[in-house]
Amino acid sequence: MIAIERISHRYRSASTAALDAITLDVGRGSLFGLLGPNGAGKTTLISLIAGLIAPQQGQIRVSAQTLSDFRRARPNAIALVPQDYAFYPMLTVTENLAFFAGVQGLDRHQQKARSSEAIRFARLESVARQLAGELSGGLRRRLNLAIGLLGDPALLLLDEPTVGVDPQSRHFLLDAIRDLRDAGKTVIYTSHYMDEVEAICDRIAIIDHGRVLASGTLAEVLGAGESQLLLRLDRDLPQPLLKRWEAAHTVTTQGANSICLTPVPAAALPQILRDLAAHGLTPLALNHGQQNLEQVFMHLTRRSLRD
Ligand SMILES: Nc1ncnc2c1ncn2[C@@H]1O[C@H](COP(=O)(O)OP(=O)(O)OP(=O)(O)O)[C@@H](O)[C@H]1O
Repeated sequence: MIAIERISHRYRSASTAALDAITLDVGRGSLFGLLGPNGAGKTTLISLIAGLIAPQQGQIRVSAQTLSDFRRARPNAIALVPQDYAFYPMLTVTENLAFFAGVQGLDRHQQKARSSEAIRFARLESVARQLAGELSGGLRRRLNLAIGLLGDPALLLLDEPTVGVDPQSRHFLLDAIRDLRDAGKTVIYTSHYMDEVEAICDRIAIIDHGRVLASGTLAEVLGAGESQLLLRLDRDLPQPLLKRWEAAHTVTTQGANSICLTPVPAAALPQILRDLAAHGLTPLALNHGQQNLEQVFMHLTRRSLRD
C-alpha cells in the first residue's frame, strides 16, 4: 500500500540527517512495526507519511499514487495518532470527539455515528461525559486512538501508543490495534517495546540514525542475528578459559557466574562443553539459540533501545 523510496530529511537547525535514504514497503492490511531508539527518526518518518512535513528527497507513494494525490483524493484516509495527547483537556470525551469529527469535515449524521463507533471501539462509554484532562494515562491513550479513528482511515499511523499506560490498558490497546489490522486497516506502529512488536507486528523495520538496519518478517529479522550461548556456571570462569574463548567468540558477563558467548554455531558446542569439563566447571544452566529482537537490535546498533 505504501512505498517509501529513498526518503531523506534534515531539519533546518540540524547538522545530521534525521532520515537518510529510507526505503520501505508496507503491504495493505498489514501491521508494520517501526523500531528504534530515541532520535532514530521514527516520528519524522511517520510525520512525512502523514503529510505533516514534506520530503526533501525521495518520494512516498500510496496505492500507486503520489502521497499528495492520494491525500487530495481521500483526505481522511491517513490518520496519525501522535505521541502527545492531541485533545482538549477542558472538553469532555464526547465534546472532543464531536470537535475533531467537525474538523475532519464530517456532516452531522456522520459525526454522531463515527463518534459513537469510536467511543464503542475504545470502550470509553463509562467516561464519555468526563473531562479529558481528568482521565487516567490509559484512558487518554484510548481517547487519542478514538480521535484517530473518526475519519475511518485506511492507514493508521500510531506513534508510541502505549507509552505511560497501565498494563491493563496496554493489553487493551494492543488487542485493539490487532483488531484494526484484522478489519483490513493498514497500521504503522512505532515503539521502544520489543515484546509488543514481537507480539503483534507482521513485519518490522529496525531504524537508527535515520537508516534502515534490518527489515522483514520477525523471523527474517531474527535470522539476521547471531546464535548465542548463555551459560550459568558453578563458579567464576578461569582467566585462561576466558582468553581461549575470547579468541573465537564475543564473551560478555551477564551477572554472577553467568556469561554469554556469540556467535556460537551448533558445531562449536561440543568443544565448549569439553573446555568446561577440562577446567572442572559444571554448567548450572545452558541455553543455546537465536538472539531475541532486543539482542538483534543491540547487535545491529551497538546500543540499547532505551539509551
Ligand atoms: N523539529 C526538529 N528540529 C530539529 N531536529 C529535530 C526536530 N525533530 C526531530 N529532530 C531530530 O531528528 C532526529 C530524529 O528525530 P525523531 O523525533 O524523528 O526520532 P524518534 O525515533 O521519533 O525519537 P523518539 O523515540 O525520541 O520520539 C533526532 O536527532 C532529533 O533530535
